[in-house]
Amino acid sequence: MSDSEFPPVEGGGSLLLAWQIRNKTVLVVGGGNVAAGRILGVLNADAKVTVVAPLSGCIPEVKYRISEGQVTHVDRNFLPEDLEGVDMVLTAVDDPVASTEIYTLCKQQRIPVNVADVPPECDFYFGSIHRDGPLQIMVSTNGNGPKLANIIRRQIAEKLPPNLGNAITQVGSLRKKLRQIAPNADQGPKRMDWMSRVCEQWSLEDLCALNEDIMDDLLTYFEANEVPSLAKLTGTDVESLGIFGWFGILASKWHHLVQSLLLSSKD
Ligand SMILES: C[C@@]1(CC(=O)O)C2=NC(=C\c3[nH]c(c(CCC(=O)O)c3CC(=O)O)Cc3[nH]c(c(CC(=O)O)c3CCC(=O)O)/C=C3\N/C(=C\2)[C@@H](CCC(=O)O)[C@]3(C)CC(=O)O)/[C@H]1CCC(=O)O
Ligand SMILES: NC(=O)c1ccc[n+]([C@@H]2O[C@H](COP(=O)([O-])OP(=O)(O)OC[C@H]3O[C@@H](n4cnc5c(N)ncnc54)[C@H](O)[C@@H]3O)[C@@H](O)[C@H]2O)c1
Repeated sequence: MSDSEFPPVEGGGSLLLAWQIRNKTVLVVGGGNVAAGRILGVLNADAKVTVVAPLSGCIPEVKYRISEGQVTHVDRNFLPEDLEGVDMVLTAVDDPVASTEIYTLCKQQRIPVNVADVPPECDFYFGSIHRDGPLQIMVSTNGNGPKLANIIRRQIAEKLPPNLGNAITQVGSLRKKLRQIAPNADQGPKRMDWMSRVCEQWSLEDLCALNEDIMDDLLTYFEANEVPSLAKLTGTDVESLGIFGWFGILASKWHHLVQSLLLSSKD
């Protein structure tokens, strides 16, 4: 067996995962700028967030989240009892002694912890994140250059189509509907193959155009294992248009033209 058959192991990276922290309890220690970023990050993942920090030291964004009830607030410095029932700890305090104490307690209690800007006291690092609806892209430089991670993330985001998040939402609905019409485990391979072909054959713009009616039409082709184009489904496919179809399109364009001429002559 040749060793070039398999991907080589490239150690020294991190395991990038999409952590399902929904409804789990996250403790954020600190109320400054860095804490505010951490709080938003975990709120975006639907976690239950407790912030421990003196209110007097909290920046307006953190005060706002407290006043809106988006987080539970404990108005004092950290105490060891704050770790009770907590699933994840994020500290962002300007006190290295307190940070190390919190880190040590978390290790004893096997709670995953990130101490902002102290890599040896992190079970996981934060990364630079692009968000568009269900799409999240994280850039990590594995501690080498956090500012560079920010720059790379923005360069990637600039190149993405503006409606990508929307296309992904539509694909999510289509997959749900497909599972409803083909729920059995033995239909899995056919379901996955058909879904992959829809994603490959339809452009992102096509996927954005999906609505309930078009999805229902599209799903009727699943049984025969076919993937029609959007144009075919909506009746604007040139090849599938008979003479009457062409006439319909011309008549509608003519109607629009006349209407816009009439409107512009009123101005
Ligand atoms: C990505 C981002 C996510 C976030 O924090 O949300 C993040 N840091 C961000 C910004 C940032 N941090 C720093 C600067 C100043 C410029 C510079 O140094 O580059 C800037 C730039 C700025 O503020 O614009 C200083 C800094 N950071 C760390 C150290 C300690 C050290 O290196 O030893 C020092 C030096 C302290 C010193 O020199 O004294 C350590 C970490 N920072 C990480 C994440 C983890 C590694 C991520 C990675 O490598 O990819 C890691 C290991 C642990 C962690 O904190 O999780 C966020 C950008 C988000 C965005 O805007 O998109
Ligand atoms: N990643 C970055 O961009 C970046 C930038 C600057 C600083 N930092 C580092 O991140 C950490 C936090 O930065 P910041 O700018 O948010 O700090 P900050 O000074 O604005 O805020 C610190 C917060 O921690 C609270 N605090 C202090 N001791 C506490 C304790 N024992 N218990 C609970 N709360 C306590 C303070 O009341 C305050 O709300 C620092 O270690 C700093 O060196 C990171």
